[in-house]
Amino acid sequence: MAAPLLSSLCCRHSLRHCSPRRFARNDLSFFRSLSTSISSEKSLVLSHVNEDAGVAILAMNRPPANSLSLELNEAICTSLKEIDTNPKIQSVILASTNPTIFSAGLDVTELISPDDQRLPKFWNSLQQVYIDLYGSRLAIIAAIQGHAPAAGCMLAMACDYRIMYGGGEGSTVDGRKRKSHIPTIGLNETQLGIAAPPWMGQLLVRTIGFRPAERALALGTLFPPMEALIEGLVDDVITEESFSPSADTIHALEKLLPDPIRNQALSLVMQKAFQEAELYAKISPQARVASKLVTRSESLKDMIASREADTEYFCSFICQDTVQKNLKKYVEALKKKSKSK
Ligand SMILES: CCCCC/C=C\C/C=C\C/C=C/C(=O)SCCNC(=O)CCNC(=O)[C@H](O)C(C)(C)COP(=O)(O)OP(=O)(O)OC[C@H]1O[C@@H](n2cnc3c(N)ncnc32)[C@H](O)[C@@H]1OP(=O)(O)O
Repeated sequence: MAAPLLSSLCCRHSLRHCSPRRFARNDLSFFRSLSTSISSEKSLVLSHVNEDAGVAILAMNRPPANSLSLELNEAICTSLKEIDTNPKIQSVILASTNPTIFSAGLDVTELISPDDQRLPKFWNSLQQVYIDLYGSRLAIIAAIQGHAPAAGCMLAMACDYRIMYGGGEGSTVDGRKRKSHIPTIGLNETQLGIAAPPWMGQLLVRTIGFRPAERALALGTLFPPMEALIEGLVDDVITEESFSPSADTIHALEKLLPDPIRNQALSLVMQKAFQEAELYAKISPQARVASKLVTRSESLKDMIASREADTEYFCSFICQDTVQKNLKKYVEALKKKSKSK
């Protein structure tokens, strides 16, 4: 019943790729391409697989803030596509190499005095990230160790399960002691003088419900971890007191994480994300994907149908004088804050 709908979704590596034929294929080119994608620390994403567990990692790696540029968006899609081709993999952990920032949302410099050829490409690449994550046959677990505002929150909402670091004085994020870090998450676009696009706003509505989403969108609320949990924006909040992993989990994580972020095997969020990813990987893929379709296919179809109009609206909206003025002010304040540290 699901197949015709899936093929109409026209995304390159979406839920439709769960056919038994696909799973049976042994695609060796996958391993070659994956090993190149993890070979350089300069890659915009780092990815790696643990086939025994059926779990992959995709870690955003664009310092300083994993803000989403055209190139990072494309790298996320490419990496997800590579992982998708491996029939042994059922779950992916979406993470960040930065222990205090998951993703700072759109790279705001893409929005200021934009190039009119690049701007629509940029927006298309963001739409594609959403389609590829939300419509993936893979179960995607967001390991949110740090801030996730705006499009950073969208990335997390497009996953299947969200685990957030609870923060707190003296807690460890990546195994080292550090001073208090309390991440926040939410669609804060109105704080920048812009509005979340309809598909992103609707994603919040589907995640936390109509009235809470209406208020959070209007105010541009960024939720600290416990509030995000209460609202249903994240599924789990991890603190030192709440979770102790097994030695097996840490060992399996060490096998999964690529070199530059192997120390994240000590992160409790990553450990919990791995356990959750294993849980999803054990479910029959056909059944799991069919259940995902029940909740996601209609909204994905609608989004894809309005994609071009969404791009046109976004480009003309961003180029308005008042919007440009607001964005410039916002970036100046951001830079000033960063310099004053
Ligand atoms: C119906 C209408 C439809 C029309 C649709 C139109 C428009 C909507 C468009 C899209 C929706 C999505 C929008 C977005 O995603 S906009 C981006 C929103 N993001 C933010 O507001 C976050 C901004 N950043 C921060 O608040 C903080 O950086 C942080 C994430 C909380 C982390 O704080 P921390 O103190 O740890 O770091 P710094 O602030 O010092 O930052 C480090 C470094 O990174 C740079 N930076 C941070 N965020 C961004 C960013 N989003 N883009 C580019 N650069 C960023 C920051 O300037 C610092 O750099 P520096 O060189 O100064 O050190």
